[in-house]
Amino acid sequence: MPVTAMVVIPTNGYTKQRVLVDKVHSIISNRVLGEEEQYLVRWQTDYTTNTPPLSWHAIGELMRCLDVVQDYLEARAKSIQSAPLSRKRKSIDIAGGLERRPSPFGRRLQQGGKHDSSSRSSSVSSAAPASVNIYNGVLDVDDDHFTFCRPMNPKERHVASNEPTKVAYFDISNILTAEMRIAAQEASVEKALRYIRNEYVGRLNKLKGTPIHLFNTVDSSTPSLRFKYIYEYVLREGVYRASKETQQGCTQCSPHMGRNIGCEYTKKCDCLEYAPVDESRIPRDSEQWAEYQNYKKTGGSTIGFPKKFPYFAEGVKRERAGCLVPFYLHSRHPIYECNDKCGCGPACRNKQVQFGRTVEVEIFKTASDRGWGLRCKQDLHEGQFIDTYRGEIITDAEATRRESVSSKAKGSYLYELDKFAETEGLEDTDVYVVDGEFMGGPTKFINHCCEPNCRQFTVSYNKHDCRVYDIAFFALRFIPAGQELTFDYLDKEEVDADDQYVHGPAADALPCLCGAEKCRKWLWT
Ligand SMILES: C[S@@+](CC[C@H](N)C(=O)[O-])C[C@H]1O[C@@H](n2cnc3c(N)ncnc32)[C@H](O)[C@@H]1O
Repeated sequence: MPVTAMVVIPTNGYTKQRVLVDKVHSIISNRVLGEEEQYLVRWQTDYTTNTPPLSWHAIGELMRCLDVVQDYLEARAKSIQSAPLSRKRKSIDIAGGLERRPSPFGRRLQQGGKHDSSSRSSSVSSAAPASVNIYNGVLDVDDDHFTFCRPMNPKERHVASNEPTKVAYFDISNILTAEMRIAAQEASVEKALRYIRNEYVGRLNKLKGTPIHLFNTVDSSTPSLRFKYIYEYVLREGVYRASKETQQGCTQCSPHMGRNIGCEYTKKCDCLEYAPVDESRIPRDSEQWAEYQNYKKTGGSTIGFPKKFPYFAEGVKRERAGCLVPFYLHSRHPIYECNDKCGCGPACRNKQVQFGRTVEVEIFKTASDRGWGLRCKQDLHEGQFIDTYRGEIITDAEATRRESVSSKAKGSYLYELDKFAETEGLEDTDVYVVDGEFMGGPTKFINHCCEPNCRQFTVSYNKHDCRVYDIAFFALRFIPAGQELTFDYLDKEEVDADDQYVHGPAADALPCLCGAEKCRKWLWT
C-alpha cells in the first residue's frame, strides 16, 4: 500500500500569503515553476514519521522563515560543491521521464475540487519538467491569514481509491526523486538569496548604536540569519554574576579634581586598587618607595600608591584621547574601569569600554577562504577601543558539551573567562566561557592573524567579580580605514620563543590562511 496524502489548498482571498513559521520544520527542495521560485516545506508533526506533510511555497510566502530557507540553501550549495549532478545524467533521467510524461500528480491536482480556487499554481508547468507537485497534508489558513498544515479531518478522507474524492492523494514514498534533485540543483535561487541578504541588512539597520554594514562582492551568501545581535551577555543556566552589592565605586574621587576628568588622582581611586603601580611616580628616596618595596615582598593593598591610568586623557593629541596607553597596550594587565557607583561622575576618563562601540564597522566576505571578516569604516588610532566580544556565558561543562556536538571549529567562538582563575584559585571547571557563535556582536567575525593588528583585553567594572568581565578589542597600532581587523586566537603561553607551537598544532587544526610573513601555518581552534 503506497503512502498517500491529500491536498487542500487554502484560499483566504488575500494575495499576500505567508506560512505560519513555527509550524515549519525545514525546507527540503526547490524549483522554479513558471516564473516563480518555490521551496518544498516540510511541516512540523507531533509524531515521528517518514512521510511528513510537505507542500510547495513561493519564496514570497516564506519571508518569515528565511533562516530555514538559508539553512537549506547552504546545504544545497555544499552538496552541489561536493557532488554536482552531471548534465549527462540529468538528460537521461528527464528524457525517459517527465519531459514527455507530465506528472500524474499535477493532473490529479487539477481534478481535485477544493483547491482549484487557489492562487497557488498546482499543476506542473512545462518550464519545470522535473518538478513534482506534492501537497502532503492539509493546508489551512488561520485567522491571521497564515498558511499552516493541520491534521486531516475525517470528512476529507477518501474511502476507496476509485471513489471520487474531495482531495487528491499522492504517493510520496519516492520523494525526493532524482528528477527533483536535478531540478533543485539547476533552479535559480537568486530571489531567495536576495531576500535573505535584505533581511540581514534590515536587521543590522534596526540595531541601536553606531552602524554595522555588510559588504560582499565575492559571492551571494549572507551571514547566518540565526545569529542574534545582543548588547549584553546572556547568562545561561548555572552562571551567576557577583551581586550589584559587591560592586564598589570610588568614594574619594569627584568630577572636579584638577583637570575635571574624574579619577586622575590615581592614589585615591578605589577602582584602580588592583591596577599596576606607577613606579615612575614614586621618588626613590621617599618613605613611599620603601613602603612599596615592602609591599612587593609581603603583598597587601596598593591603595595610596600612584597607579597606571589606562586611558589617555584630554590634553594629549586629540585623536589619542580615550585610547589605551602603551603601558597597558603592551602588557596583559586587566583594565579596571569606574562604574555607576563611583563618585567621579559620567565624564570620568576611566570609562570607555562600558559605553560600547563608537566606530562604524563592516562585515565583509574575505576573498581568501576565511569566510566573513570585519573591518572599520574609519581610521583607528593605536590603542583605540573597537568593541567587546559578546555572547552567551555558559559553564565549562556546557562548553565541553557544545564542543562535542559541534561539527564546526567550535573553539574559535569560545572564550574562557579565566583571567583571574589563577590568582583567585578557581578550578578549571569553575571558569565560565563566552560562546559567541549564536548570539553576540560584530566582533564574532574577527579572523585570526599570526601578526595581528588588534588584541583582546580584560575589562572589569567590579573588581570583586573574578568570573564575569568584558573582553574588549583595541587597535594595537594605527589601522587605516578598510583594513581587516585581526587578532591572535592563540594564547602566547602556547608558543615558544620563535612564536611557534610548543606542542605542535592540534590533530584537528585548520590551515591558517592569514598570509602573515611569520604565519604559524595552523589555526588554533
Ligand atoms: C570566530 S570565526 C571568524 C569569522 C568567520 N570567518 C566567519 O565567517 O564566521 C573563526 C573561524 O573563521 C575562520 N578563520 C579565521 N581566521 C582564519 C585564518 N587565519 N585562516 C583560516 N581560517 C580562518 C575559521 O573557519 C575559524 O574557525
